[in-house]
Amino acid sequence: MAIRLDHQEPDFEERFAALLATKREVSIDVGDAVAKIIADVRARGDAALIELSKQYDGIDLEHDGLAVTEAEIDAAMDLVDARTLDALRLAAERIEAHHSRQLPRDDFYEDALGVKLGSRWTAIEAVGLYVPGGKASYPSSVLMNAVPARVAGVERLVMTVPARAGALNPVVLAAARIAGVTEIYRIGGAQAVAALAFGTETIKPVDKIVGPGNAYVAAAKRQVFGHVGIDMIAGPSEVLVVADGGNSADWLAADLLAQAEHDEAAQSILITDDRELADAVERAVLAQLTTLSGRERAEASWRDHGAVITVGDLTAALPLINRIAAEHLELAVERPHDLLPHIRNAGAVFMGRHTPEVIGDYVGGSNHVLPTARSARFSSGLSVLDYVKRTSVLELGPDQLGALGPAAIALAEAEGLDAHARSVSIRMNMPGS
Ligand SMILES: NC(=O)c1ccc[n+]([C@@H]2O[C@H](COP(=O)([O-])OP(=O)(O)OC[C@H]3O[C@@H](n4cnc5c(N)ncnc54)[C@H](O)[C@@H]3O)[C@@H](O)[C@H]2O)c1
Ligand SMILES: N[C@H](CO)Cc1c[nH]c[nH+]1
Ligand SMILES: [Zn+2]
Repeated sequence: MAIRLDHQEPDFEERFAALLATKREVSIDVGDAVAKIIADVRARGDAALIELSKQYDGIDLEHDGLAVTEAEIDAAMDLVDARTLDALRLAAERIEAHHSRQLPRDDFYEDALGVKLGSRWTAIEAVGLYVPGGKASYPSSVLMNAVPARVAGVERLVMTVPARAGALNPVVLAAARIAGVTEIYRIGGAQAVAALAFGTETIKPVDKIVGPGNAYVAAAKRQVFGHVGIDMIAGPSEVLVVADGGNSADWLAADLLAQAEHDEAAQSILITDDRELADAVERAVLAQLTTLSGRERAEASWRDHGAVITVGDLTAALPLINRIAAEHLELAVERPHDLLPHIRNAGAVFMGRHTPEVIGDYVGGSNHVLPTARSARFSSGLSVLDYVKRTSVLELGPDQLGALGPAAIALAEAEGLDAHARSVSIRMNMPGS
């Protein structure tokens, strides 16, 4: 049973703070184990990948090979049925259309002094795309990672995905073909992140690692940041459903369980101003749980991280929403647009009763790789901007140097940096340069 909190109870603040704190710990307490795995891959390369993949994924990479071959992808394309391929293509098209709108433009202009300034955007050369595969398999995450990378113009799209007990879902490989992935390695977890960051005999290192994963993957990305770029911390999934009394308890229960079934560490929270609805949703969750193939995971998630919060009215929910900073926020209320301007922290917002978060997982067109563990306070979901970087460009002639040089020299002298001052004065034929 999820915990139940009432905003009007005296102990609310203490219990709410405890709920937020638990979420943070989920992704931090595997840090030591992950550090050991990263050090092992740095020291022993492929040999460590082989050992760790045997230990955690039950796969014999010496037999199966680290790299997935083109022939395997051809075979996978033949295995996937037409309905699924059509759905993948529809999803890819919609993701491409939406993400193409995010492409930033170069900007060059000349200011009043005649100084030319500009911003130039270039794609990152090589990107590692982490596709999760421990408990469920995620063809949709292949598209979410790879399509924006291709839109941005990335040349090497290096995907890693764990092959549980040696098997790779053919739909994952088909998605990789459709999205234009250029290399695939059947490894997962912290060892895959380490291989992408530092390279091994077989895998050339990349410049940035993106993509969602479990707590081990999230911790590994944190630890390699600096050596390579990372997108964000996209760990175990979360949903916050904000609902008024006009909802179907069954619909809301389905939405809460759609996150819970991802992972024991996933989190589903309901906030409502209607106590009867809260009771009905709790009953509906328990009834629907029994029907899920991932029942054990969903049950553990709902029991250990789920929460139902009742508030006096929905305006009282607003500060709570912003403190939770959920990956996904569903506004299942009559007038969602009234609430939206007050939302500061959320990875993605789903408006109204007919926009279940699951549409965003697959075919909405927006990205489902989103910040978790409250990192929506300072980061955004995956976008084309994650695959490009901006370089500034500056151009002066003698007149512009003459106009700006004296102030630059004054500042260099204030900082005690003589060579800086000379670098400017020497071009201005100033005495003493
Ligand atoms: N935030 C997002 O945008 C988003 C999107 C999709 C999925 N997700 C999340 O991704 C996660 C996927 O998790 P998953 O487990 O199915 O797949 P995963 O690929 O992230 O993790 C599997 C790997 O974890 C490693 N691992 C497992 N147990 C370990 C242990 N005890 N010690 C060291 N390493 C260990 C193994 O190497 C294994 O290959 C879920 O939490 C899901 O909620 C998030
Ligand atoms: N809800 C997940 C993001 O947290 C994404 C996903 C992929 N497949 C199904 N769901
Ligand atoms: Zn999902």
